[in-house]
Amino acid sequence: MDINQLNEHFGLPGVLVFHATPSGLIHADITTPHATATVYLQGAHLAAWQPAGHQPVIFTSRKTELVPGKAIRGGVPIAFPWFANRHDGKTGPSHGFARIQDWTLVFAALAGDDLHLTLTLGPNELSRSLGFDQFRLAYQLTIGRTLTMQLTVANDAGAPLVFEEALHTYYAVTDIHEIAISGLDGVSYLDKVDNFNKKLQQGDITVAGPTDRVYLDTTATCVLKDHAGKRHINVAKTGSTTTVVWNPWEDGAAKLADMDPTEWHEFVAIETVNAAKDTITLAPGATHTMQARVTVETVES
Ligand SMILES: O=P(O)(O)OC[C@H]1O[C@@H](O)[C@H](O)[C@@H](O)[C@@H]1O
Repeated sequence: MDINQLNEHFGLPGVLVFHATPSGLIHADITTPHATATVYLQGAHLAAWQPAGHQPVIFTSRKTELVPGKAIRGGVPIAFPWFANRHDGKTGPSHGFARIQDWTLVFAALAGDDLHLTLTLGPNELSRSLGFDQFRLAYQLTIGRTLTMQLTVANDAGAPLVFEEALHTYYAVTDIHEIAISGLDGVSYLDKVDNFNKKLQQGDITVAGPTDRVYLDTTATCVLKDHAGKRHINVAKTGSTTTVVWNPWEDGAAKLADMDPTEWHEFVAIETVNAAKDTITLAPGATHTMQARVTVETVES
């Protein structure tokens, strides 16, 4: 559907309006009674969410290139069917193909004060060229005072579907030096900045250098204590047993052409994932659902 058709079929005056970037990327601009948000059809990519009375919760880089076929830097990229680099000996784009494909909007409605959107992705030329031709994805977003992101994978093949997945959420923070993340105390992680060595988390996570950690076997809710504890962002999840925490720090950010050199101060990624030893093997005809649920609270001192 083009923009006119999207606005005609799904538009809700004052609540859901579709626009396009000069390069042709279509995005839904959303205003509910309790939040604003932006969702691009490419990648089903949530690029902004701000509940009323709060600062923006989702970070998107000022330098992201909004062009077809290029992953948006920030927001919530959906990684599928692999996380980070492909590791079956074949080549393919970082974090898979789902985040650089156009998804189809199939449902939009205001239910109470929340906007519900459903986008779908099936096999296409790119996915087939990478060996994935019998799957379907459905992404259900509920946008309001709470943000719910739910990804369902269906295996239409006669053989098992092996995949990794992530809701690679970039959270906006006041300053990376002032954050702490609780919920992963006692959880083992692979330290990607130390040759994937397996380590044990002790206490809260603070970020004081390049951080790229794959926490395994955890279904825990994480609390991102932002602005020296004045704001809490709660990230609860189901259907996910991996949590990734990532910040590239100064040197890593300098290597990212689509990130301003100072922006690494302004976000931390807490990702709802199934990867590494938590990779999913889905039986023929089966489905798998992973959900992240985000709430924000201001903490009185
Ligand atoms: O630059 P990309 O492909 O968006 O990936 C960003 C980062 O995503 C994180 O989830 C990975 O753990 C990192 O290793 C990776 O660098």
